[in-house]
Amino acid sequence: MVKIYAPASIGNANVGFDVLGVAITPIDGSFLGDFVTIQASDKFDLICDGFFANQLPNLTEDNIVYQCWRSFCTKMKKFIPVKILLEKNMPIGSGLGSSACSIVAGFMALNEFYGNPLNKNELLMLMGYLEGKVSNSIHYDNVAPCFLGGMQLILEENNIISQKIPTFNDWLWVISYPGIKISTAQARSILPGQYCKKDCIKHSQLLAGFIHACYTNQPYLAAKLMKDIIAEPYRAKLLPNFIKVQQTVHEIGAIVSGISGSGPTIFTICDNINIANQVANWLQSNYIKNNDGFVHICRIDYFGARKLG
Ligand SMILES: Nc1ncnc2c1ncn2[C@@H]1O[C@H](COP(=O)(O)OP(=O)(O)O)[C@@H](O)[C@H]1O
Ligand SMILES: N[C@@H](CCOP(=O)(O)O)C(=O)O
Repeated sequence: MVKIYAPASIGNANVGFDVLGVAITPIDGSFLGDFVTIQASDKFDLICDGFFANQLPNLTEDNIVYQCWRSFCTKMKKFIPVKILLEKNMPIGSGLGSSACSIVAGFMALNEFYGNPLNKNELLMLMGYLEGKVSNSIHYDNVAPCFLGGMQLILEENNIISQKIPTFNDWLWVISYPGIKISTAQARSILPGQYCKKDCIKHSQLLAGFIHACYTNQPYLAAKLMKDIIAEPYRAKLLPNFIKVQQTVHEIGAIVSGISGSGPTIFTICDNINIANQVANWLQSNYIKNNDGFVHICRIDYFGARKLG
């Protein structure tokens, strides 16, 4: 039996659309991610449990974890009968890398169960390909941090898909999922196909500056540069009262705020626990729309997906 946990992630991290992503974990020690357990069996079976299992497709064949299994069997050129249990704890269409959690946990559990025939790069490529199938275009900024942990810069060069970037351990990442859905594919379809030269120059300045600030340990410069001029201007309208929420969390004392992935989750960064608690309490009272919504004070998950059993 193999049990894998794969953590939530914040794609883009404001300043790196499709090329920067960070894995997160609640500071209270609770899990925020999906679990996949695999056992030997004489036939294939997929059982789904967890708070958000009711959001999964009805057909097994439409479940990403089934598609992980099919892809893995194809790669191994072998039918591998297993019983898979998916604990779906991440809301779908949340902006917290829900599909990535299932994909990473699924592939990692299968690979571990079958004696680790694939290396990390081979696994990550399969993960990115499947993520691309559900969001209509390959992007690694959820699967890479979810799988490898930390903040990952997506390179896709020299057979390197991503590498870890130094970050600031005292940053607290307060995330708030309101309880409504935004499809990643839909949120990608509303983005312009082209950007003007001025925006391209500004974006490269922000991203390069942010990476520089991370490597030279300048947290307040990094925070100032964490601006999204690629997706937020077009996606803000999809999130309830986003501008007002952003203004308020900064008045409380947050140093960064933005859309987590393609939303509707909002993330804010605070540099002390008192401000983080005030921001979390305000978001709990003002951004949550129903019982599916939640707020967590998180830090970066430096481990990424891991074997629990
Ligand atoms: N195990 C799964 N976890 C998440 N999404 C799944 C899973 N199986 C199938 N899906 C489908 O994949 C798509 C993921 O949508 P997406 O907007 O990318 O979610 P998220 O942004 O939360 O990853 C949805 O259509 C969902 O129904
Ligand atoms: N770079 C992607 C990130 C999508 O993250 P998700 O958690 O919403 O799936 C994008 O912005 O489309």
